[in-house]
Amino acid sequence: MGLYDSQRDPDEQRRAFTSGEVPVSVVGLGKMGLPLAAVYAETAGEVIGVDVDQGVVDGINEGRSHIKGEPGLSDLVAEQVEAGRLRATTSAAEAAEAAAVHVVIVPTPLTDDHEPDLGALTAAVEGIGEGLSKGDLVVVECTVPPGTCEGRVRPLLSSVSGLDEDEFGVAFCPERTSSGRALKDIRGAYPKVVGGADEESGRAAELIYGELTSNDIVPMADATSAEAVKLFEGVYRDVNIALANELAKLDRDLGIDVNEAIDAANTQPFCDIHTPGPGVGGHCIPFYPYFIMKYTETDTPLLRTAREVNDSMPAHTVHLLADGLEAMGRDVDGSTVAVLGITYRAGVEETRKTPAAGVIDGLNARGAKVLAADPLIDDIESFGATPVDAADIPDEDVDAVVLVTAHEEFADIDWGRLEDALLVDGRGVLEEWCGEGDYRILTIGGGERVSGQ
Ligand SMILES: NC(=O)C1=CN([C@@H]2O[C@H](COP(=O)(O)OP(=O)(O)OC[C@H]3O[C@@H](n4cnc5c(N)ncnc54)[C@H](O)[C@@H]3O)[C@@H](O)[C@H]2O)C=CC1
Ligand SMILES: CC(=O)N[C@@H]1[C@@H](OP(=O)(O)OP(=O)(O)OC[C@H]2O[C@@H](n3ccc(=O)[nH]c3=O)[C@H](O)[C@@H]2O)O[C@H](C(=O)O)[C@@H](O)[C@@H]1O
Repeated sequence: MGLYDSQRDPDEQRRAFTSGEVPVSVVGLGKMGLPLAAVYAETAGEVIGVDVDQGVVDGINEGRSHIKGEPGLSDLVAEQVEAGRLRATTSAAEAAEAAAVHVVIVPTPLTDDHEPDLGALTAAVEGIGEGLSKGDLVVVECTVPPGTCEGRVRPLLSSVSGLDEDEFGVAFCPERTSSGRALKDIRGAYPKVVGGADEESGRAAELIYGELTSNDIVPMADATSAEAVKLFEGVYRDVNIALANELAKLDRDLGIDVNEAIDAANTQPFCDIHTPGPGVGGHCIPFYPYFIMKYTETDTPLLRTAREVNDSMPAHTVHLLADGLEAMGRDVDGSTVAVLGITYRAGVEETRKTPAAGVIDGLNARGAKVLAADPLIDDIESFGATPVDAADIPDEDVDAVVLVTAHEEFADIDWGRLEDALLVDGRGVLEEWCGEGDYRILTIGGGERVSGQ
């Protein structure tokens, strides 16, 4: 039964949706898509997941989750597959034919020249169009440039399906989820923003998410407004991290520990300066500013500058390390440096735009021998470093260690055996991890202060 139908009784629609009479397809079964599909299955009763990766599909059909570090997800996937409420296929057409609600959450990355790459979205939407029926609703959850749903998705669905644009619904309902807490977020950690390409699309989407989330719905005037909300959240974060990073670079000019000053500044509610670090990675925050910059005529110098500041942090981190070694009478050229962390964020198996890449490149360029450890990544060589188990680093006679990503496993390193090494702490955790001892710890923003002594 299609929900895009203002003549139907909403209560009857809700009953149908939550009793398996409105099959849902979820296209894209990755870090966000699989948790989303599992919660849809838990709520709606019949979900067909679609992914281009046969291994992903096979694993799910065997009741297994391929996503690491998501509390509760493995059990929920196993439970929903066992109950026959969730299955997966590589056939977009099969899923589109069966479903009345089609959810898209495929990657929307950037090309090398910072153009939004909507290739996966276009392929997914074409697949849905092949099986779209009158009364169906298409929900886009992956982040897209403003105007995509109304200007690209809806016309494409119409041309592929042969339906008029007012015979089916399109809504943008952004995924406001963080890896590591996906189920909690999807089920209602935050209000759910919903924007319909037309009024009936918005109504139908609100009805669905009213069942999925325990939190409020935030209805927007249209899909483009909802697309903008998601991007505004992301660029707010990128700009504020850039502010923290720019202030961190003033530590020696000011002769202070900038992190201490940021913490103090944030003790009043009008200030929320984020945390300085070795860079901003992932396929979200560093990408979203370009979804605005490339799609608006008006110049956006703040967004552009924030990207430049954040992208300068890997080099700044290497500069700190080289200076620190020099102060110890050592030269980074010919030194052995261990890089801790390849992924962009702790606990998340994602390396797109990771700051670690820039740190490793910078160290190699300065003639260092670079080792690297990451509990989630196997192919460390491709980043230009020699893989090493974190536990073995004290045996490697390293001159320096630089922490880029604070995977909790690194806390178990025998830090007591690294008192002769320079420790560059990109994430402000080493004083706690090292405890008492005679360490040389430099932090980003910490100035000349060499803590741990
Ligand atoms: N990862 C995050 O923290 C968040 C991501 N998002 C949005 O969600 C999107 C997806 O993110 P993730 O799930 O992290 O990506 P991911 O890379 O973990 O998973 C994407 C999945 O989509 C599949 N796929 C690619 N092209 C496809 C196609 N044409 N048809 C079907 N499946 C296809 C891939 O095989 C993969 O399994 C992002 O691009 C972003 O816009 C939104 C909020 C949070
Ligand atoms: C506004 C917001 O908080 N967005 C979240 C963000 O999650 P994401 O997984 O990208 O992680 P993140 O915490 O933003 O970190 C991104 C990058 O920025 C770095 N980072 C983060 C915060 C900070 O104060 N300093 C800093 O250097 C992180 O180390 C990482 O390399 O982006 C997600 C997304 O939109 O994909 C979104 O759903 C999440 O809620």
